Amino acid sequence: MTPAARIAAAISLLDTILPGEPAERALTNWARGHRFAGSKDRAAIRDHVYDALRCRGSFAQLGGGEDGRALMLGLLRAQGIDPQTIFTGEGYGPEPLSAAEQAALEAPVPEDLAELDWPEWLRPALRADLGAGYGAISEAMRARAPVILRVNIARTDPKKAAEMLAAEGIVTQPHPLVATALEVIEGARKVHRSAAYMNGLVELQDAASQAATALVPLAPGMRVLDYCAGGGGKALALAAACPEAVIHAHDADPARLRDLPVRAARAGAEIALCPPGAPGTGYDLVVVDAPCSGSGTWRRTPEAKWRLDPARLSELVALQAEILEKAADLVADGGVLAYMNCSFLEVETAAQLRDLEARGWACQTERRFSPLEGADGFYVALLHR
Ligand SMILES: C[S@@+](CC[C@H](N)C(=O)[O-])C[C@H]1O[C@@H](n2cnc3c(N)ncnc32)[C@H](O)[C@@H]1O
Repeated sequence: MTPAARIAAAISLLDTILPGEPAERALTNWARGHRFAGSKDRAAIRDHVYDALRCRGSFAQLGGGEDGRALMLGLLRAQGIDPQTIFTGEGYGPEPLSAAEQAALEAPVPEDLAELDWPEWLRPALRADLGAGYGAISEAMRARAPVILRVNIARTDPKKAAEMLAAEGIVTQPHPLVATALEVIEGARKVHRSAAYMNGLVELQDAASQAATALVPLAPGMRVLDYCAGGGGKALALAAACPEAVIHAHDADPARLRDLPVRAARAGAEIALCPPGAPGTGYDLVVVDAPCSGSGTWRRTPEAKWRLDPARLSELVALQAEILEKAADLVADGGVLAYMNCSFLEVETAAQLRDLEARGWACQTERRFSPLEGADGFYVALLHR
């Protein structure tokens, strides 16, 4: 496909995604209906679609509208490509520019482009909560997220894992944030079929999640509960860091735990699953990786950024408080409660500690991660009583 035909495909996809069709489903259906498109075409179209969702606000401004065509005009303008060279109507490319589109492309470029890529209602909170980092983090959140692997240090070490990956054409480099993390520089699409992945020597996990988990105190024999375990990312990282700890995984939604036994078997980890609502008690460590806005991971899930609204955020904040209240009671005397999530927002992170502090918990370690460190936005606090 020509570059213009790829842009035309992205336009038609965006025109189904923007009114509500999930991007992944739209892309899969598109690939099924366009068998002639090769893997490079599909990857390029996918990148256009995700770039447009990530930068929807600024591309709309640059392209003079909200639909797929305007967003692609905005993308080309942001990339310094003359839209006239793509919007020719030839070779399956998009139709030539209208006079109104031409005029929109001549409008001056606004100064605050990065800010436009946050939902408008959230900008004041993000400005306040990110403080001095607001501008740089806003800018960083417009780019694609890196692909990061966690080396399963119970089974191998980062150097050997990197060599094994390299032998299969997957080039990595150590991540500065945490020793277990490798950033994939080349060959990311091969990871799932690589021997290192299939044999449980590496897992996909962002560096901030790894670094946050690395802060959690662990020792052989400790009883540990991952209270909101979901797919098990944190439980698996804990098991890798200390295979002699006794790790339990719980989730209110048992369907979310479905993949965990397979992932644990692949990693050679032992993780006991608790029935929903029956997590047990008396743990030395309870990890609460709470459901949240996901604002720190919106580079990876840009649709979620535009779907969140104030009502949903309030629901999440209430749910986090309820979960923390329950989880705190599961910690044994002298134990640790680790609260974490992938939000930038104070209301979902540090502000959630106030009720616990009123109940005698003290925060001894608190750390925020951001894309300025090559990671997702993430928060962790360790509390003792
Ligand atoms: C951020 S996700 C967890 C991700 C997971 N820890 C990982 O690293 O892959 C939050 C999880 O909390 C679960 N959850 C939601 N409400 C809950 C509740 N009241 N009690 C326990 N878990 C809950 C959700 O089902 C979801 O799987």
